[in-house]
Amino acid sequence: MAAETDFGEFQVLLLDIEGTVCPISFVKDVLFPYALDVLPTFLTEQWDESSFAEYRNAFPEEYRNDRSAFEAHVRDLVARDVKASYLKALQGYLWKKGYESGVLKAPLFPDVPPFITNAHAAGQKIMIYSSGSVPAQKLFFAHTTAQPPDMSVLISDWFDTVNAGPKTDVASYTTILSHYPDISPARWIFLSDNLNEVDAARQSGMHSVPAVRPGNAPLPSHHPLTEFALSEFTPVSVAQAAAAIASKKSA
Ligand SMILES: CSCCC(=O)C(=O)COP(=O)(O)O
Ligand SMILES: [Mg+2]
Repeated sequence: MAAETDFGEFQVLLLDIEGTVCPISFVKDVLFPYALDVLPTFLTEQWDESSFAEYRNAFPEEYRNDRSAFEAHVRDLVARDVKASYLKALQGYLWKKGYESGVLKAPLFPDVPPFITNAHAAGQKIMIYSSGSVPAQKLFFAHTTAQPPDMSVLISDWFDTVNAGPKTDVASYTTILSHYPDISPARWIFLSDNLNEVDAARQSGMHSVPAVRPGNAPLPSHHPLTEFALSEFTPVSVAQAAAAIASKKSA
């Protein structure tokens, strides 16, 4: 039996955010509405400011020069949960004050802070891969409900749809791996609630284990990895699930 702090063969723990380290409801019912609530004020105060130009100019041309069309487009993308990079960059900017003022705090599942802390202490690298922009990821982990709240200091790298690509593309995981040519893909493990992301990561050579958390939709019963889904992360549960998936593959 592996010791409680034994992360087995893994050198890198790559973590998804929504539905994996925090409830989906925090993103859908708190973060997204917060950004929409403050959007009109930002548009009134900053539309012509240089601080807003990088977000505004990343939008498609038809929305860039028309405030009402811009706002309507943001609301439509959020309603459809479209993971467009330009929307994610804007959301990160809109959330900043909320986190810094203490209005927003990222509610990590209770097993997540000890999991990250132990992995870091054991010498593993913790990295994040989320559709949320890298600045938004950094705000999220710097302002958590954990004690101490700033977990960002334990995270060694950050990936999003800009620097890696869409999370269901195998090429995105290959891109992430290419940043660390000295670490074999077999020493990486990706944890995510999205089975399409899990499948893509596995095709890149990484290990990957699905997460099923309170508030997530049940995973489809026909998927071969659903039976290995974890509802809680410990070094042992993650290492055992990865080993079970690997042995199933070679059976
Ligand atoms: C940085 S927290 C916001 C996450 C977000 O915007 C999102 O769309 C969730 O996507 P994930 O890839 O973390 O499931
Ligand atoms: Mg997710």
